[in-house]
Amino acid sequence: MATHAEQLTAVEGPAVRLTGLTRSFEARTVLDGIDLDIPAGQFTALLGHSGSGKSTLLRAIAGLDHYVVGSGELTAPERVSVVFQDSRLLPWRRVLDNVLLGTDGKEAAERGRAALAEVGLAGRERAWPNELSGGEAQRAALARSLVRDPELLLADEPFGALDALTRIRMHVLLRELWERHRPSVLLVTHDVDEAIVLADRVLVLDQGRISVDLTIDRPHPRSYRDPLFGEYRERLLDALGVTEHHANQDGHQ
Ligand SMILES: Nc1ncnc2c1ncn2[C@@H]1O[C@H](COP(=O)(O)OP(=O)(O)OP(=O)(O)O)[C@@H](O)[C@H]1O
Repeated sequence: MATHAEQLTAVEGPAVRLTGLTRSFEARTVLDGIDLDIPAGQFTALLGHSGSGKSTLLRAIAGLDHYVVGSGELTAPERVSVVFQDSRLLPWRRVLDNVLLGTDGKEAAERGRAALAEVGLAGRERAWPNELSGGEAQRAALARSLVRDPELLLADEPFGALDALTRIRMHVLLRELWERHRPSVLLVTHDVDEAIVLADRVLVLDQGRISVDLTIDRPHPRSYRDPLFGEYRERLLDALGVTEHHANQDGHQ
């Protein structure tokens, strides 16, 4: 198999199209011929066991894996933003400067301020990253992604390190931002409930393939008390090989 620096091009139609996407690390094939379309503006979540290849898939779509051996075709929009589990703010730059990193133009600062206001950080423009809480830092990371007006937002466990209450607030915020800006979203998460509450489509990655492709056809904001919530949950936990008994013991999943 050859390495692949060739595959990222802008598309009409679906925001993301993967055809026979394969990625391997030494002898191990992590992604094994994935076919997937993500329509423009869709909010999709990706679940899978630890090590199933979720981040590998996300990095491939982000064009961050040129050193990885692989094949297949991949198309993605031009403007892609990525948010990770840690905010990756540069500690030596103030919050607004972090948000503006890599942008230029006269209106950039104005857009940066507006993005910070949108995520609830108005007034914190001149703060240093170490003065922010974990949730605030993730808000700043979201502002940094927004300021680029992404057609596609890739989020790799963005709330994984946050406490439960902050995580719920961040769910509300992310969904609001999506409603306002309508990028396509691919959210990688371990948390089945997070996937069901936020996404309109939930994928499960297993053995290098998409094993479940589930539409969550419920209005927003969603309630855990929705009778269908349990059905979606059960279906996804089954696909992940987790029983409800274990799920309750673990707190979630
Ligand atoms: N740079 C790399 N070099 C070698 N192996 C790698 C590399 N990156 C990932 N892998 C391997 O590929 C497999 C998939 O990793 P990946 O990080 O994509 O999984 P994941 O589903 O995101 O896991 P997690 O949920 O734990 O973050 C793992 O077995 C991992 O060890």
